[in-house]
Amino acid sequence: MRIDVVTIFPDYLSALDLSLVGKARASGILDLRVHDLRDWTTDRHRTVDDTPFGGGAGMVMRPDVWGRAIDDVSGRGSERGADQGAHLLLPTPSGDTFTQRTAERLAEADHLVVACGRYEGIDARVAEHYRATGTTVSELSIGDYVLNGGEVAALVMIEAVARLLPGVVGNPHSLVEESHGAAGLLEYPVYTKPPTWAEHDVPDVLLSGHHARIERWRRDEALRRTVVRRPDMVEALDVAGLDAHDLQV
Ligand SMILES: Nc1c(O)cccc1[N+](=O)[O-]
Repeated sequence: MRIDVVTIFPDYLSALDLSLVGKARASGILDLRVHDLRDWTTDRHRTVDDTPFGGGAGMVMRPDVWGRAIDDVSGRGSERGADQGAHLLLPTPSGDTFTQRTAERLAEADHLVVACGRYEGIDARVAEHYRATGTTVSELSIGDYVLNGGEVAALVMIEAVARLLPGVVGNPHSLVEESHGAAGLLEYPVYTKPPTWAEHDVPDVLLSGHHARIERWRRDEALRRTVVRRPDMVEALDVAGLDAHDLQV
């Protein structure tokens, strides 16, 4: 997979040089490129924004600068023809909610272009133009709070997507059991040594060596947590996959 990120703060994305995403880049599983939007400006002040039509506070990011940047990184307008396969992601508080299901869908793409807005946002014609000319455009929100720009959201989305790529996470089975994973539940509580800490003991079943009982306990705890903390997730559960014991939780 190739991911191009365009931002006025490229250093913000340096965290993607670390850990699993960094290793995926080094191994070639992920071709991640970070670009400075100002490289597509044409004036000596390298201007990327202007005042909003209709008035109001703040500044809006110019469509012409973004257009040149997105065309370049997505291969549109080049000799090799438009890379219609590039999926344009626009992190925005007004977007559709980014979830694990969104990450799974995006992990199937060959090429993502992430446009990180700042100020009051990117001129709305950018999304409109690329939708109208055959590019898949997703305006996505990581949550209902105010950030200073799209870079933090880009980090979240890219990590959530990259870790789903084959070969990135050591034990693919863990992708099933983790919160919001394929099981559709929150993760069960985890414990390690020492067996007693600050007068708190590890649940006996986890020390029993009885794998069927351990598995059942973990599933019960995952279900219990989900029912208590995220009743909204319970509604989406495949209840057909639950047995009478599960429903006693
Ligand atoms: N919430 C927010 C924002 O305030 C600015 C850019 C992106 C997001 N978001 O993706 O959630």
